[in-house]
Amino acid sequence: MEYTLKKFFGYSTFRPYQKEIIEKILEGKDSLVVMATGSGKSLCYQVPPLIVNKTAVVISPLLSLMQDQVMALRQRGIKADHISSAQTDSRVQHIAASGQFDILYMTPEKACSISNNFWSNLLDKGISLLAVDEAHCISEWGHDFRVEYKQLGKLRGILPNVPFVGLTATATEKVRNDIMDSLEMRDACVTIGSFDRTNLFYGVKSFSRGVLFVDELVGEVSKCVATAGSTIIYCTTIKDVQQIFESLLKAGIKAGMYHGQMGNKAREESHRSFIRDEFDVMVATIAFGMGIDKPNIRYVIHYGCPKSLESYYQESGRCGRDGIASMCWLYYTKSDFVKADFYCAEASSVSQRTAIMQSFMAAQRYCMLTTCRRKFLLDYFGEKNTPDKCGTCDNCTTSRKESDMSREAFLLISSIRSCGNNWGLNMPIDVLRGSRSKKIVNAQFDKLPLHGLGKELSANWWKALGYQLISHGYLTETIRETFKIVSVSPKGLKFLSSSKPDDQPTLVLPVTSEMSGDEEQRNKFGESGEFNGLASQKYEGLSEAEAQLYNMLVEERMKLARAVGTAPYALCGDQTLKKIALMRPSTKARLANIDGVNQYLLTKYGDHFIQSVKCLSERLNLSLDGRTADIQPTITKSTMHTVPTITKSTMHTVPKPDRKITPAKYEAWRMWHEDGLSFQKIANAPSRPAPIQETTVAGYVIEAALEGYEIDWARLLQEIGLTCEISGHIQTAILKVGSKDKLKPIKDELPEEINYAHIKACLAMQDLGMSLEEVNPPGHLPSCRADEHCNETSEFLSKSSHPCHMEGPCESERPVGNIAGHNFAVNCNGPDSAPLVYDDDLLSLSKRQKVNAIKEENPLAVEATESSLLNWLKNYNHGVSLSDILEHFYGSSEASVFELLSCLESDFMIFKKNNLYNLM
Ligand SMILES: Nc1ncnc2c1ncn2[C@@H]1O[C@H](COP(=O)(O)OP(=O)(O)OP(=O)(O)O)[C@@H](O)[C@H]1O
Repeated sequence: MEYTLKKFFGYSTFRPYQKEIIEKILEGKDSLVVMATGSGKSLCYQVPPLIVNKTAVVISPLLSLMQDQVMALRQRGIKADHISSAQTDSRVQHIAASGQFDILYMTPEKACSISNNFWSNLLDKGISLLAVDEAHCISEWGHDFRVEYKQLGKLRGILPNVPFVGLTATATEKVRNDIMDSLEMRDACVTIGSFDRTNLFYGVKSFSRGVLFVDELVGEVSKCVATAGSTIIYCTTIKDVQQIFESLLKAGIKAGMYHGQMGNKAREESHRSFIRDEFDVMVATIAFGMGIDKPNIRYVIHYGCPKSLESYYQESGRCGRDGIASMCWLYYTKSDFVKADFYCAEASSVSQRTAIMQSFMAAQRYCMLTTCRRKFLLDYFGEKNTPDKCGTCDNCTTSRKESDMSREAFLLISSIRSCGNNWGLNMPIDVLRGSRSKKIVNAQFDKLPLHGLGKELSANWWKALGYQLISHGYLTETIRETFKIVSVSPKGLKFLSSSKPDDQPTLVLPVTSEMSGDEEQRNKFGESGEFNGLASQKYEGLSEAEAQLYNMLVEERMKLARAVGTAPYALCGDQTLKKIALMRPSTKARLANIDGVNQYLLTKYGDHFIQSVKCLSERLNLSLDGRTADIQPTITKSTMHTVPTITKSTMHTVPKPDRKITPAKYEAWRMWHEDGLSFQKIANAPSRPAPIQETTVAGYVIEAALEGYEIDWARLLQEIGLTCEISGHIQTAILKVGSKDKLKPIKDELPEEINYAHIKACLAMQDLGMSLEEVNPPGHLPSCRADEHCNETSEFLSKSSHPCHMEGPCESERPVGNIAGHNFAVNCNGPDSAPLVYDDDLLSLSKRQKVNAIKEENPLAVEATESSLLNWLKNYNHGVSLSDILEHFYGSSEASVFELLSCLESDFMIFKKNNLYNLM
């Protein structure tokens, strides 16, 4: 499975649940997958057909979605196509029936209307699964019910033994059951992941419609475009789409639009241009949304309250799909809230109407919320035990003025109860404000004692309080037939029973902008400086020259994508390019090692990328095979369903080195000083193309300290095991040599176990005017004799007793150590005379015995060839270290073995994990 993942998708690890879901599908089980937007559900149906070599049929609701997926899959070397009314190639259906596609997309209409003959031909060849993407469209209780989806159940009879897989990001329990029933799933394996998109910032503001606001919006979007990346602006009407689109164009922003009144061709064109990075902003109605998988969308704006909370989650889910911190802002006006009837017009049954009203009400509550927005979203989707504050929504990050509103809450709750818990918010508020409308007089509410007691406050003020009381659980909002009803909840009744007309328990609530009437505050953008965060993260972890290289690679990718007629992200993502800019691979093997590089990219465009990297790096004076690519936006936080999701820590910025040290040294210093990793861990970091000596890492950190980088000397001395005795020996040796310009003569005077890191540390401390006692006060200073200290100090000293090269250039510049980036260092006598020294690190005794046994059986020199090496590797399930390989194939030169390993790695025939070479 991992081989397939790397080969076709370029990823080295599965995301949570993916592997388990794939395993169940391969076992032939039906599966229902409910996981967050952008969590990688598609991979669950894309991997099985590649493993069993049988077509997967995928039902997808939108043509544009299918076309995007087919385009991206083809760039991964996967045979994919679609059958729909838009398919112009008449041969596709015939080819599909003969089982030649790995993945075949179909619209639901086509799947239900295509001949039984087609299915029986395809069944003969073998169908690995039938996936129904966006499966919530099956349910009338879903937010996006599609009649065509309802027919899909009949496929069960045609494909009785094919595993059915339903996938969606938005399904309540009711919808989940509906999906399983409709697809006639049997004993389905249900996987429910967390809905939390932790890399997304959520914010809401109310606004007043007008040119002024649109101008501000345009100004804000232009900031995002200039600094961070793509933006989508969702509007609720076509008129809004056109107005904002025109304003963006006037401001010189490259924008496109997408709505239902555009012709098919114009929409397709617009969609294609956006995903191909030809323009930066897409202004659209919700017709544009579901399934869009452009990974680098940094900003999703909703201009108007969305029609449901589910569609808000879907649409905002287009943001930050590469896991990088991104923002979702929603702007609403009160007038948005009266659109319920408009949305309900789509309903064909009472239950559907109720479902639409409920989702719309939830969206309104989301707008008016003063508590954590993420919690509200997660609670809505049924996630349990969600924290009260997420720290990455506007309500958690901005402090609002608060005030004791106990008297007003008492009045409103009492009024709702006195009116019989039978109305929306308007009636009880009108009563409080002293209205004598016909309705009020007829119901005799003007006789209530609280009639007119709240007339000094505006209706909007009371409504804002009403929404707060709903979100704090004092009031409950429900739908009766098609009307919204607000009633007093048990919590509200408890509040009333502990209150008297002139004395209520304190109830402190935030003063919202509706309450303070602070229009200006309401309309202001970017208060929390979110854009600065987005801008700084784009180049996070890159030096200035590397950032330039990254931009040039983005351009190169764009040119390449244009030449082959695809979207740039389909070739490789921005994160992968960033890693290429950091690592600057000089060989295909090194390029293959980078996360996100798949075999198709490597074989088709690998040479092109390597050439570009070499050329551009030279222009920018950057060394090749530089830093390790450790900028992965990965998975850190687990939530209730134990789905770890994507980190939000990407907002932090890595301090840039202000003094000149090589990238390798800076990286070593950063990992040791900032990440707190040991020299051993840094030397063997999995992200490193090849391990390096621990002493080399220690040397880098010491050199960084000499350049003024802050380090914890006590920790360093402890880790390298520099004792008083060792220091004494070194001082004596320096005196004897009479100079400290060269390290080797000093080392020659010292016992074997005193290494270059010890000498470097002593000399650096001298240069910096520090003493051992100062760093480690007496009592804390290791003081054993040099010949005894190995047990007491660290493994480091005993392991690093190999002679190492500390005087030469940095790791990336070493002439021989660079060949295939493997685990050796050159003896101090110089590269010519030097035997290579290998780490025996991960070699277990039993494995070594096995190697020796094989060697004894084969006393003749064994030469490494592609097939002999692959055959030999078959003996070892857990991989073999480089030293083992060289030991076994002693009939071949080291250089030729390196070369061979590089080629096999590039061809994805072997892979390296934890310094061990494994057969794929
Ligand atoms: N194991 C993985 N490692 C890294 N990236 C992955 C992995 N699996 C999927 N991805 C990437 O994550 C992104 C989102 O995946 P995908 O389109 O499958 O999401 P989804 O769950 O279907 O979302 P939605 O419901 O919003 O359509 C894609 O760009 C995909 O390539």
